[in-house]
Amino acid sequence: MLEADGVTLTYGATTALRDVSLTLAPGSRTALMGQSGSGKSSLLHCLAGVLVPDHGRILLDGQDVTGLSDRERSRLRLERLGVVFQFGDLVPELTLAENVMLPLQLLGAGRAAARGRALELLGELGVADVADSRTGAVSGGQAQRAAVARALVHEPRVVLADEPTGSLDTVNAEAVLDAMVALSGRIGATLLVVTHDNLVASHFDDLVLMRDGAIDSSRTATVR
Ligand SMILES: Nc1ncnc2c1ncn2[C@@H]1O[C@H](COP(=O)(O)OP(=O)(O)OP(=O)(O)O)[C@@H](O)[C@H]1O
Repeated sequence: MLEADGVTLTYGATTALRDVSLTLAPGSRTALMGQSGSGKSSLLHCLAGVLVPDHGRILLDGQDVTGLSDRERSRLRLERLGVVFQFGDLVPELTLAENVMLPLQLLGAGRAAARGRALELLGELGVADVADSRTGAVSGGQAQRAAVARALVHEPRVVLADEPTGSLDTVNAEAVLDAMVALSGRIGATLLVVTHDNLVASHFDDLVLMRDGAIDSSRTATVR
């Protein structure tokens, strides 16, 4: 379970999050929506342990991660979270397969085992044929599929995605989203996706709406 408990975050004079509390149940699928500047990315970065709130706690399986050192939070992220960003954020010097192998290797897997698992997952996502290409030599849709594979390859408890299909055309966006939902479901991961797109949001069970740095509870609902 991942939980934000009374989280406030400021950037200088700007208050991005005001006393936000949100609980993501194990295996739940949630779309986080709201106007530009409402605080969606800030909340996702706090939940991911990338940003530390000024006040409040982030609890991962009951453990408060806000008191941990940067190093401890990075380790926790590596072990238990998978994160996807709008532009994939892959390492350009590496091939798609090498990018997907990274989390496994950082967690101690050998090269051959990591490559085998990466190729399997890239195959399921329909990009095995470009597994040995660098990120600059493939399409945006292919790179984003590899980014999804990298976020899921180590079977994390939680997958967090910030506009993961925002840079893709409709066909690619649907395919990437379907794959992310299906693969997360298969490993029982909790999924939270930030999106502007109502079509994207329709793939999720719960909808959380943000406004002015707070959760708009009147428009937050279980939609399925
Ligand atoms: N690095 C930063 N420095 C200063 N202010 C920031 C920074 N990042 C975000 N903000 C401000 O914090 C508020 C929330 O921003 P955030 O990016 O979380 O919103 P968002 O809902 O994700 O927006 P978008 O949909 O445009 O990505 C906004 O007022 C934004 O201008």
